[in-house]
Amino acid sequence: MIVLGLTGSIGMGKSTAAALLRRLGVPVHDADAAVHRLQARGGAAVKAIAAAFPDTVKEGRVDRQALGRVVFADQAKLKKLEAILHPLVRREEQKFLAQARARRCPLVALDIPLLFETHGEERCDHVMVVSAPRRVQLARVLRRRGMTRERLAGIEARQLPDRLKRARADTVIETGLGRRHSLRAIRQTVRLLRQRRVVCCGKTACED
Ligand SMILES: CC(C)(COP(=O)(O)OP(=O)(O)OC[C@H]1O[C@@H](n2cnc3c(N)ncnc32)[C@H](O)[C@@H]1O)[C@@H](O)C(=O)NCCC(=O)NCCS
Ligand SMILES: Nc1ncnc2c1ncn2[C@@H]1O[C@H](COP(=O)(O)OP(=O)(O)OP(=O)(O)O)[C@@H](O)[C@H]1O
Repeated sequence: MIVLGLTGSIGMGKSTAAALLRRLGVPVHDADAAVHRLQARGGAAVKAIAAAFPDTVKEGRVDRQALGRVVFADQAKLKKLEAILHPLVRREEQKFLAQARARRCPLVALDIPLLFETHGEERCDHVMVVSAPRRVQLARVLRRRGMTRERLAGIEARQLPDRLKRARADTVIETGLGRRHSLRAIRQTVRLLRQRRVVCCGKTACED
């Protein structure tokens, strides 16, 4: 089974690319969706988050806006939150991979916003990075509710910059040129991976 890692900086189009992968029949594990489930009412992380960050849990669920305001302004607090969440997310990912192996899926994808930051590339055979010009990224992100330049700066300070993600990618998908362009590029990568025409061990592309 080939494991494709999908990542990219904020607003670069990970969710959109993940939806395209699913349309192409590739099962995708979404780390961010796993975090949402863990933080929802009854979620496995709610108790620990309530204990560590008291004012951020309301009516049994995490208030993500409030938690974001706390952790994106303080590196130590973000680390504390990650220490609660990342092992739980990893466990869900392992379950997903085990199920996919049992179903003999030839290709699956892991959508992980912090793939490089958490050394997730070591668990992937091929890494796809979604990327767009800075002005496109800013336009997408700054129109979101509750997003400010300060909040964005706090988030970006904790992520590998886009140019380094691009440099470490096996494939870069440009998302600033329209959906059709991205879909074509993703479809091409999926085809090559399914045909095993791209060597899946780091940077060596060996299309024959
Ligand atoms: C702090 C939380 C509640 C804020 O939620 P909110 O809905 O306001 O923002 P959202 O999740 O959409 O994140 C906004 C941007 O910040 C980035 N981001 C999220 N967590 C982190 C992190 N730990 N380090 C760096 N960037 C992060 C996201 O990739 C995204 O680009 C949430 O981001 C969270 O629980 N983060 C910790 C879990 C985590 O590490 N998730 C990312 C990988 S699975
Ligand atoms: N390939 C694409 N072509 C055109 N527009 C796109 C493309 N991908 C994403 N977009 C647009 O960019 C915005 C952000 O996309 P998306 O939500 O997929 O980003 P993301 O990387 O998942 O964001 P985050 O890092 O915050 O989770 C959306 O408005 C979406 O319509």
